[in-house]
Parts: sequence; structure tokens; C-alpha cells
Amino acid sequence: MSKFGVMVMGPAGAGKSTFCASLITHLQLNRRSAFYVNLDPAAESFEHPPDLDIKDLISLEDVMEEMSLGPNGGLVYCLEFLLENLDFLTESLDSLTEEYLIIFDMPGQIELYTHVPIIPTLVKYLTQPGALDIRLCAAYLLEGTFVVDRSKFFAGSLTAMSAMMMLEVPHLNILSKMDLVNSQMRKKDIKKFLTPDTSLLEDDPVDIARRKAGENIDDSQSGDPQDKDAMMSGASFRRLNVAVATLIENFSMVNYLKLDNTDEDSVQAILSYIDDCIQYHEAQEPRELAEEEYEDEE
Ligand SMILES: Nc1nc2c(ncn2[C@@H]2O[C@H](COP(=O)(O)OP(=O)(O)OP(=O)(O)O)[C@@H](O)[C@H]2O)c(=O)[nH]1
Ligand SMILES: [Mg+2]
Repeated sequence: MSKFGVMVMGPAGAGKSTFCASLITHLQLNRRSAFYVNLDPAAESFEHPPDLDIKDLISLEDVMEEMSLGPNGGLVYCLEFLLENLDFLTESLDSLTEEYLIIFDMPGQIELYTHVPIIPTLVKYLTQPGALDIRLCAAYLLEGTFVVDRSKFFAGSLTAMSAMMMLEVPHLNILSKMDLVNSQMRKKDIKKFLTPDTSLLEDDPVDIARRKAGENIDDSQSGDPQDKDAMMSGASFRRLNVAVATLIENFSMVNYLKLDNTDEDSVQAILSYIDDCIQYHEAQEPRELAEEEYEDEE
């Protein structure tokens, strides 16, 4: 029996938990089953109560107190503890049928994807054939408002690409909070960000403003390493951005979908991509309509 899941990840505050909540609401409205797994030990409030919560296995507060760790070190410890106690996941997930979409809400600390291979190890375990064998896709959220600052946008795209290479599962990159961008930018301008390339740097308004304010400041002449404005309007910073953008363009791996949580159609569109990635519909048994569904159909 196949299982299906999506792992919602991305930097802190990108809108992961909000997207999980919208997805669950949308699935419920469409009479689909969701199983919500919270793997963020720091998460406190939820729109939908998790069906499985890492906090029932380990408490971040206890870890920080007993191990004298800060919040980030504590979080890494909690996830390492999860990897040593994977039965916690297996016991709950093993009995789920193919009807369920298992939604993993992940913490935002980027080091979990890049510096320490915790998430890649977890993904390998969840997808391992013969064990849980979950057909999993990654939904990597990047804050859509980053499009107003190209350097932020490309730095974020680099982390998305890094996660793609580490995880080796089907991967969707998503620009979140597009309701905030749609009101500020024309559709035509937003479209350019969906397939990022170096041409985006040519008309970067933030860079143009920085350059104007810095009037020919070359960071090599500024001399003051603390002078952030000079550094960010300097030639090396521009060269760095071009190098990052060229790298992303050359790999041609990063494309974005747009997510506006306030728009049901947008959530549905992302769900369709997720379903396609994991081939959810192909595995579903035709099911008989319940009595009330017959009435709705009529
Ligand atoms: N306008 C708007 N705000 C959003 C959207 N999604 C999330 N937010 C807001 O962004 C903030 C962070 O959202 P979360 O869903 O908690 O983000 P997260 O990625 O789960 O954050 P961490 O778990 O702390 O890494 C909250 O204040 C949300 O209300 C969106 O689609 N539109
Ligand atoms: Mg969250």
C-alpha cells in the first residue's frame, strides 16, 4: 500500500505553517484526508491540531534547560533525537492508507537542510522502499516579498537549489505571500521571477537606488568593513550577485510557483502540482459516493 506526503520546508517565517493550514482546510473541503505532522519543536499554536507532534516526543524547553543549549542548538538536538527514535513516526504513519496526504510541517532553520544532514536522513527514512515507502515531494517556500530585492531573492533561490540537491525527492519551489506582492507589482513583472535568470539584475531598482546613494563608491575604496551601505552598493557585491544569478541560471533547476493563501484557487493549483509529483491520483481506488455526496452531485 502506497503512502503519499509533502514536506513543507523553507526559511523561518516563509509561511510554511500557514500553507499547511490552508492545504488541510482545502483538502477537508474537498473530502480528502490529511494527516498533519508537526516536526517543529518550537511551534506553539496551530490552526489545525497536529495528528502527530514532535513535542510529544521531546520538549525544546527541556532540552535547552537540561543541555544548556540555545534555541537553534536545542532544535538540532530535538531533530537528532527524532532520528534516534524513528519508531515515533513509524507507529503512527504505518497504518495510513493511500487516501491520506501526509503533511510534514518543518522547522525553518536552514542549517537542518545544509550544514547537518538531518532532513536528508529523515527523507531517506520516510521514502525507503519496503519500510514506510512514502511517495514524498518537497514544497520549498520562499517569501515572495523578496522579489523587491534581487540580492535577497537570489540568495533565497540558492538555498532552494541547495535543498533540491540534498534531498533527491521531487521538489516544488513556491513563492509564498503573493497577496502582498500582487497588489504592488504588475503580473508581467512578477512572471520574470518564476524562472530566475541574470537579466533580473539589470533593472534592479534597489541596486540602482543603492548605486545612486553611494555615487560611485567602490567597496575597495571605502576601507570601512562596517560600512554596510557602501558594501551593498559596491562593485564586489554586484559581482557576487551576478555570480550567484549565473550559477542559478546555468543549473536551470529553480522555477517557482506562486502561492496566495487568501485565494482558494491558488492553494488548489499548488495541490495539483503536489498530486502530480507524487502521482497521488493514479493510486486511488475508485470510491463509492456517500449518500450526502450523491445529494450534492444532484
Ligand atoms: N499576507 C500573508 N501573510 C502570510 C501568508 N502566509 C503566512 N503569513 C504570515 O507570515 C508569518 C509567518 O507565517 P508562518 O506560517 O508561521 O511561517 P513559518 O514558515 O511556519 O514560520 P516558522 O515555523 O517560524 O519558520 C505569520 O505572521 C503569517 O500570518 C500569506 O500567504 N500572506
Ligand atoms: Mg511554522
